[in-house]
Amino acid sequence: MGAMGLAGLGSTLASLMFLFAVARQYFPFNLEDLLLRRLLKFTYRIYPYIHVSFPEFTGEHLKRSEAYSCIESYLISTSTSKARSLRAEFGKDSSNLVFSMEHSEEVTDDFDGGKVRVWWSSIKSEPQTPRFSFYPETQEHRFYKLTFHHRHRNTVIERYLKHVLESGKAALIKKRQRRLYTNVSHRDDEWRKLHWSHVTFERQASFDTVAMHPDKKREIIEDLNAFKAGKEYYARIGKAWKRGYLLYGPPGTGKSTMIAAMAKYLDYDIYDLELTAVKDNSALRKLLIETTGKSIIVIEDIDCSLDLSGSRKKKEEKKEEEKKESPPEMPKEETSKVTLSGLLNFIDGLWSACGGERIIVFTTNYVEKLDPALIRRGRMDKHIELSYCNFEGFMVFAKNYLGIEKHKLFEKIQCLLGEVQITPADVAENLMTKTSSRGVEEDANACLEGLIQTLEKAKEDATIRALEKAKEDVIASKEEVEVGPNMEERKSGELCKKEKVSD
Ligand SMILES: Nc1ncnc2c1ncn2[C@@H]1O[C@H](COP(=O)(O)OP(=O)(O)OP(=O)(O)O)[C@@H](O)[C@H]1O
Ligand SMILES: [Mg+2]
Repeated sequence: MGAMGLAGLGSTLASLMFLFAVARQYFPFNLEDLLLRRLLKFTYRIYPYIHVSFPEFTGEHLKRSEAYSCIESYLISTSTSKARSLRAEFGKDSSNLVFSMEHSEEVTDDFDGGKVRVWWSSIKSEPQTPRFSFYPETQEHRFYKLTFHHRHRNTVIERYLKHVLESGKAALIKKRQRRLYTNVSHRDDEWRKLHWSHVTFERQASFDTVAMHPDKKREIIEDLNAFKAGKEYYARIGKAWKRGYLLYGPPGTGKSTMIAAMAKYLDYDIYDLELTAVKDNSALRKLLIETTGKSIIVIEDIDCSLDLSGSRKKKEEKKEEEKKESPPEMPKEETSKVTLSGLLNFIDGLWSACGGERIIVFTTNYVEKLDPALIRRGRMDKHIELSYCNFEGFMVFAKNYLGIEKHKLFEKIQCLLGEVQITPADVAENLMTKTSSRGVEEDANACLEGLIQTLEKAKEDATIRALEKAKEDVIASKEEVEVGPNMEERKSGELCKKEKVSD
């Protein structure tokens, strides 16, 4: 349509609007409605398309719109096969190229078996007046424009957009890299105490590498599966979509390894919360509200980080040596005032308010020291004991570290593991090959023999300790026999004597 045609159309519409305004004053209300519909129908006959735009940044603080990110991710897969002009960039891990639509490019998308056709275009509006700034240019507006025929309005709004957002979100989750967030930093800066900093999480632990009894492992995996698929279930029973795990056991039994495996299995981020670096309950609240869904919030050594009476000391004792070497994270007068009730409040209430799909994990070496209020079911729903290495655990190590599932020395090792307490960390250390010049078989033999030596030594030590203990017990009981009633008698006799003297 030429410029003249557009001008003609404009003046026709203006006349119609005028007629409509006049008619409004003389005709009843339902007629006004009727006229409006007619007018709309008329305009649709001339231009039957509807546009919806999705800006990249929204809100007062110009937050990147989640809808925009989902559409972008959806269009990456759609446009790669359809667009003629594509932009190629390295993905986050720089290992592969990611294609996206070039600006001003348009792609079509068919929905409902081809019954509904829509057009997507990527648009960038340049800044009106170029300005000099050190910061990224905020005046540049990017948005996606969706165009569709007005007769598909309901299908597009009710079903198509839902499909786009859901598929885009799923693709985003699939390609996102897991992150490890922490609230501690070597830099003593106030901002970092109140916010999370993150690194890409690359720890390779998975359930395949966790050494524990297969039945126990299966039970944990099933529990996680039920949690992950439980969105509707939690909504139905009116509970926040969260689950608490308490991992307890001696040092080196795999608590941290288990958390990494859980995160990998669920594809969640980890927030490693160092309570001793949190100033007070409100700082804790702020940090926890900042956590996102699909995450595991970890508080390691909960018994040391949070003194159940409200003050804290043990962790500081434990870390005293480290602190001597590095500058303290917080000035002395500024020790953390996070309380048990502050933490409980969050777990119970606040959490429910800030969205779901979060797991909280506490770890401890001393489960018996914990306040029952902290670990009751409903807060810490599942208690998992990680203990000394058993033969099933050893088999996992043998397979992963040495690549063997049977060996003539296994029987001896099984026997020794039944008699000796050794942590999985020690077993792992023994099964790590120390030289590169030997063959696989020699490696396995050497490692297994080394492990047997360690186990035999541990057995010997345990026997010596048990003997010493028995000796001490005998001496103590002997003293008790000698000291016991005689001493009492002697004491009371002396007292009587004294009383007599004073009389
Ligand atoms: N159950 C296990 N399965 C596989 N590896 C394990 C296991 N337990 C320990 N390890 C190995 O030992 C090392 C130490 O384990 P981890 O840090 O998980 O122990 P922890 O229980 O968290 O100890 P701490 O109480 O001192 O924090 C890990 O790097 C891992 O290689
Ligand atoms: Mg640990």
